[in-house]
Amino acid sequence: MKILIADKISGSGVQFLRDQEGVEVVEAYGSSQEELEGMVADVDAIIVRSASSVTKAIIDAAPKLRAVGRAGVGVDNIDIEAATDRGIVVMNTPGGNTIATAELTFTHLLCSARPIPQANALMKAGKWEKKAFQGSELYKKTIGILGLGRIGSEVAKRAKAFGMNVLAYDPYLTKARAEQLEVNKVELEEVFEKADFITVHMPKTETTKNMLNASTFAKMKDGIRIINCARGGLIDEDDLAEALRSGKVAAAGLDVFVEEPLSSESALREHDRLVMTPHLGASTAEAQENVGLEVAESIYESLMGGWVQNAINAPSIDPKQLAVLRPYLNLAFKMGTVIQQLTPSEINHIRITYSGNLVNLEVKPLNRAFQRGYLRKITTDVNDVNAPRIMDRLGIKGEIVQNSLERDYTELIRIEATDSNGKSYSIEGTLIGKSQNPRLTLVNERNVESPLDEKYLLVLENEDVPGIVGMVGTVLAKHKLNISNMSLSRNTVGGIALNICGLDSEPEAEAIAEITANKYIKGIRVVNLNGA
Ligand SMILES: NC(=O)c1ccc[n+]([C@@H]2O[C@H](COP(=O)([O-])OP(=O)(O)OC[C@H]3O[C@@H](n4cnc5c(N)ncnc54)[C@H](O)[C@@H]3O)[C@@H](O)[C@H]2O)c1
Ligand SMILES: O=C(O)[C@H](O)COP(=O)(O)O
Repeated sequence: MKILIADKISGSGVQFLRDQEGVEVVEAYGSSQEELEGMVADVDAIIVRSASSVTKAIIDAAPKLRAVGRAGVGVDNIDIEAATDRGIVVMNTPGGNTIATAELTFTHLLCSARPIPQANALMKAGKWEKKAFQGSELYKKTIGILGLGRIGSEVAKRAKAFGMNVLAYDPYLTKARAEQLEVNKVELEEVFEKADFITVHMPKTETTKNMLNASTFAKMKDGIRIINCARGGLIDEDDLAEALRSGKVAAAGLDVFVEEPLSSESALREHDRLVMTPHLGASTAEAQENVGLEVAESIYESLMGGWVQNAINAPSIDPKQLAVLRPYLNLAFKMGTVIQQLTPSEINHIRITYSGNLVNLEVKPLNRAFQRGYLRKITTDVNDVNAPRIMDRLGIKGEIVQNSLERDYTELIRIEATDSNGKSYSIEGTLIGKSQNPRLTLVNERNVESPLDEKYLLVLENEDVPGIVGMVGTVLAKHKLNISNMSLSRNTVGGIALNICGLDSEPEAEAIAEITANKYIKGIRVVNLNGA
């Protein structure tokens, strides 16, 4: 396995990877994007911080790529769309640099109130300026925090320790969490109106891009102080420069920029009351130790087929959850493969209903397992990452229902697939016994008892007349096909019956033709469960 580390991570992270058998590590710090593109032809994983980008061009140049790890939080330098399409898992290490970034934010906040960098510069220049550097206290001032996630919450705690009044704007912040953090959850306009300091801690999205700009500065108090240690582009840089010039913004602190590294020509460099750091939020020994080791471990684990911690484009299942879910994942996967092989190719809607005990489980991973099973005979290279994409691309709409109604089984998965003519097909399955063996319990509204750990299932629909079982048994025996299990079912005497035979080997075309030739046979399908 070859792992390319494009941006420098902690030595212990690199060493961890080097210590793993069969892992080749390539450190390519400081390489240009073009150089990286030329290095990825045979890599299985790439690790980055924020300096290098994992673009579509890089992904396209890396046919073996299976995982991308971000030693840090922001993944805006990774083309998640392109990775997801290819089934490449993208993971980050949230949390490892939270304190470091919250502390840097507070450093900027203090520097915006007390011009320490500017005073220091004059001291170094041999001067003793006192009058020019009168500051302002944080105590009893109002701070508006936009984005109350990991970092925003830590900033809030520190602001409260400084005796500040904290206003929080975050549309996704629950009332309970705001109460727990002892912050006032308010609307954005109230932050603009009342804050003396504003600090941003959101991801950069279509909604948050340029959230602070000339028109929002106009709504703020004169002399507002602004901090951005989140992402360049949350604040319009030209508008900030203008607001600093006019004095509307008394001081600002920026750790992040629209273009990084910041151009040496940037007009931002001209402002005395703007303190800038070169994206240092996560740059503490402690944070780098945390994220470097964590990303190395996660990447290795994922390449070894283990639990993917903090996957951005796939559900993460922790080992405890996985132990509980494993038999259900197997059942969902097998049901996916069964329904796909029992239905026509043009399916445009699939409803999955989880009943009984399954109502209390996290079913997202089960959906993915079902989709993987469904797609395994339609497309290659399907995995938990790209399965939903491929279903979308096939035009198959999904619907998930969790239903606590009492059923005959303590847990049941029901699949209903509808084809382009509006015809529906259904199967149900459950786990049986202590060993939790997967079993099909219903096919097209007929009860069956068919184990899903067979190699092949021969699924027959026939008129309910005597002699069918004998005929099928004779033909199969003639072709040396061993029956491992047989389930017979009918809803009405003399109606259409269902006959499912578990087979140890694949029935050849001749055997199928012989069975089909019987006038009472109305439908025949072979379900290949091998590898499922
Ligand atoms: N400067 C650095 O070196 C550095 C280090 C770590 C993280 N970061 C950046 O800091 C930011 C926050 O990181 P985090 O770990 O706290 O992330 P997080 O996901 O824990 O928090 C982000 C918060 O933003 C909120 N949010 C989303 N959309 C919003 C909107 N429209 N308005 C207001 N709030 C919104 C979310 O609800 C969430 O609570 C990210 O942009 C991350 O990339 C920078
Ligand atoms: O999103 C992050 O984790 C920070 O922006 C840190 O970026 P860095 O790892 O390049 O310092």
